[in-house]
Formats: sequence, structure tokens, C-alpha cells
Amino acid sequence: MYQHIAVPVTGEKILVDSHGGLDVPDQPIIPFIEGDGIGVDITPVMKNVVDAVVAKCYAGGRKISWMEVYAGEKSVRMYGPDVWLPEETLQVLRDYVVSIKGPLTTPVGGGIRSINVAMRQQLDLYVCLRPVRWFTGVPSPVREPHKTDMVIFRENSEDIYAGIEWPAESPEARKLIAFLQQEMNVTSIRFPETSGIGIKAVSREGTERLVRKAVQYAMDNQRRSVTLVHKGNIMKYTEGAFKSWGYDLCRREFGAELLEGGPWMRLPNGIVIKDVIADAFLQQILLRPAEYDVIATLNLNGDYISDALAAQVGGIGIAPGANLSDTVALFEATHGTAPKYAGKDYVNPGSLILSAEMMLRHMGWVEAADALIHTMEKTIKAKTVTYDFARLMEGAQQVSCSGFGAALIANLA
Ligand SMILES: NC(=O)C1=CN([C@@H]2O[C@H](COP(=O)(O)OP(=O)(O)OC[C@H]3O[C@@H](n4cnc5c(N)ncnc54)[C@H](OP(=O)(O)O)[C@@H]3O)[C@@H](O)[C@H]2O)C=CC1
Ligand SMILES: O=C(O)CCC(=O)C(=O)O
Ligand SMILES: [Mg+2]
Repeated sequence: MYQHIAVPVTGEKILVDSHGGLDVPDQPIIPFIEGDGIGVDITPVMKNVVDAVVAKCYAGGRKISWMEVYAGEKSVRMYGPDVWLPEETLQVLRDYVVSIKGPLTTPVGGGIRSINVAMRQQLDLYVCLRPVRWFTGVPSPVREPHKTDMVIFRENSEDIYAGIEWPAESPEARKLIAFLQQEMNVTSIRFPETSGIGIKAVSREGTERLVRKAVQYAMDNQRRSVTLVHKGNIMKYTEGAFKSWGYDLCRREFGAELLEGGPWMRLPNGIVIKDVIADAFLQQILLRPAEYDVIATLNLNGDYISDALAAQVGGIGIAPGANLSDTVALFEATHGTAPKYAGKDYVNPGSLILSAEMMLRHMGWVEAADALIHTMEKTIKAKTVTYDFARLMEGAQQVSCSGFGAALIANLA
């Protein structure tokens, strides 16, 4: 049926029920993309650890049937030049509803800007959900890392990140610059002859669906606040509008009322809705992280904030994430392909394993998700860690990528 994808002979599809919930069989087929660079190291380790934890928790009653699908460099090798993201891969990710991917290299000079961004756009995975928490014993550059406990909701489908841009001196850039100057009275392009041009599109619909998910998450998970992070003082009609539309939505759909003086608000259940300008936020998360909880932000801000916050709790080697639409979920680590370490069995697989933990929880396999967290805590506490933590820890036993996976499996309760 497919050109290169082999559907496992055992296992069934996860289905979406009439209320939008998941109907998860005991042997679901989960598509996975190995990923480029360190994908060859971390993805097999993630699968082994997940298989072990599921086997342990459900004594054979549940099992994942993994189905490999292709994107990135492996796809080009299999499907031919410039086929970075085959149509059948997108179709499977859409049809099978829950999947997981390794990192993908952004091709240089190829026909696709970023495979990761293309997937998010084509599957309309408009939420990038990235929880940031500290595990006991993880080395951190801050004095009180346990105070960093945030959940980032990054808008994943629009903003300057969508890649609407043209190089300096191209006919398109010249045409757009001429239009701006002649038809829109723009006088502030300092060097029009040599300017590249990018367009930042931010919509009310895009903002509202993202903020709605963030507020709903805060309510469902008893969080204290939702902060809208933006640079609206400068980019008034994109980032400033994100803030205003976010507050309006909270008032209209969630019954939020202004706190004294505004614009901060409070929901009937006490959750505070507030906003902060992005540069101030980046210093406050270092100085007073306990003041922030759920974060709703635009695409590019969310990209920067994800890596910055990950650093506070040990680095992107342990930073998980999910890309979500209303039905489809594609889990992935926050980091990229770290090419210098590719194939060396060296890096931390923790970020992808914790992404799988989010996936198991999303599927309702809570026992397995809890067991994964437990063994992660136990293993790090015992100072059995990969190079990234070992170089910052005293008395650590440094293990390889697969060695860390083996330690997680050995430490399963
Ligand atoms: N979602 C995705 O698939 C993403 C893809 N990318 C793509 O990845 C490629 C490389 O990007 P780059 O900017 O180098 O960023 P990376 O995130 O790939 O790597 C940057 C650094 O982060 C550390 N790091 C990353 N992963 C791990 C890990 N698993 N364990 C321990 N440390 C880790 C390493 O630090 P150190 O050197 O200190 O050891 C590494 O050199 C680019 O093509 C980029 O476009 C980037 C981000 C996301
Ligand atoms: O697609 C890419 O190359 C980068 C993506 C990225 O940095 C992210 O999603 O955090
Ligand atoms: Mg990033």
C-alpha cells in the first residue's frame, strides 16, 4: 500500500472517538521517525526503554507495535533526491494519530526550509508543548533549580518563524520593498538596496487557539498562573495583538476578571492571567523563576525560551516536547541533531525518552509514564549519567547513550 513504509502485521490503529478523545488498543501501532544526526543513537534507546517499561507495567497485556516512517536524510536515501518529507509519511502521521520523531537536520540549500516546521504546518500541529522541570541531582547553573517548573505553550504555526522571507537583492525583495515604499509610505528601511525581507504574520485565530489550550491545561493541572510572553511594546500589531487577544479570550471564554488596575486578570478558580515582555521575562526566569508557571508565547519567542529554560534545569539533553493539533500528536525532543556526536553512542537520550513519557501519558498509559519518571529520577540520583551531566557533576559514573538506557531499564521498580 505504501512505497517504503511497512505496516506491522500485529497491532491496531489508535482512533479518535466522537468526543475527540483517544481510543487506544492494547497493541497500538506507533509510527516513529528515527531522525538525523544523533537520531540513530537516541531513537533505538528510547524504543528499548519504552518497550521495557510497558512490558514491566502491563505484564504482556499491552505492547507497542513500532512502525518506521521516513523523513530527513534517511528519506532522501530511500525516496530520492530532495524528498525530505514524503507524502506517505505525512499521511501516516495523520492517520495513526500518535507518533514520535527524532531530530531532523534543516537542509542547507534544499527545496525545503525546515522539515520540522513543514511537518508542524502541514499537520496543523499548532501547539508546541514543552514542560520544563528539574530532576533531583541534575547539575544546573542556577542555585535553586527546583524553582523552575514551567510548561511552555509555544504557538507552532505562524509568526516570523513560518519562513515567509526573501534574500537581499532578489527580485522578490526588491518588489516588496518598492511596494512598501511606494504604496505603504514606508520610510524606515534603512538600506533598501541590500535588505532581505521577512514577514511576520500573527492572527487572532492562531493566538486564541493556542491561549485556549494553555488556559485549559492550567485549569486541568491545578497550575497557578498563565503568562503571555510577547514583545508587544515594539511589534504592536503582532506580538502586542497576541497579548490583547489572549486577555480578551480569557475574559470571554473563561470568565476572567481584571485584577486591580489591570491588565492582569484572575479566573474564577484563582488562576492568574498575566503578561510580560520577552526580554524582561528572560532575566526574570533566572532571578525569580518561581513566579512563572504556564507560559503562552509566539513561535520564535517559544523557540528561544525553550532552550533557555532547559539550560536552567540541566540542558537540552533532558528537554522533552510534543507538537499537537486537536487530534494529532507528534512527540519530539527540544534539541536538534547535534551532528558532531552522531553515531557515537554518546549523547543523552533523556529528552526523547521523556518525550515518550509524555506520549504514554497522552495515551492514558499512566502507569508506564509514572514508571519512566521514577526510573529517570532514580538513575540520575545514583549519578549514572551521560557526558552532558557528568562534566558538571562530582563523582558521576559516565555512561554511553545506550548505557544510560540500560541503566534506566535496570532501575525499573
Ligand atoms: N526539532 C528538531 O528536529 C530540531 C532540529 N534542529 C536542527 O538540528 C541541527 C543542529 O542544530 P544545533 O544548532 O547544533 O542544535 P542541537 O540542539 O542539535 O545541538 C546543540 C548542542 O546541544 C547539546 N545537545 C543537543 N542534544 C543533546 C543531547 N541529546 N544530549 C546532550 N547534549 C545535547 C550539545 O551541546 P554540547 O556541544 O555542549 O555538548 C549540542 O552541541 C540543525 O540542522 C538544526 O536546524 C535544531 C533544533 C530542533
Ligand atoms: O527546524 C529546525 O531546524 C529548528 C527547530 C527548533 O529549533 C525548534 O523547534 O525548537
Ligand atoms: Mg529550538
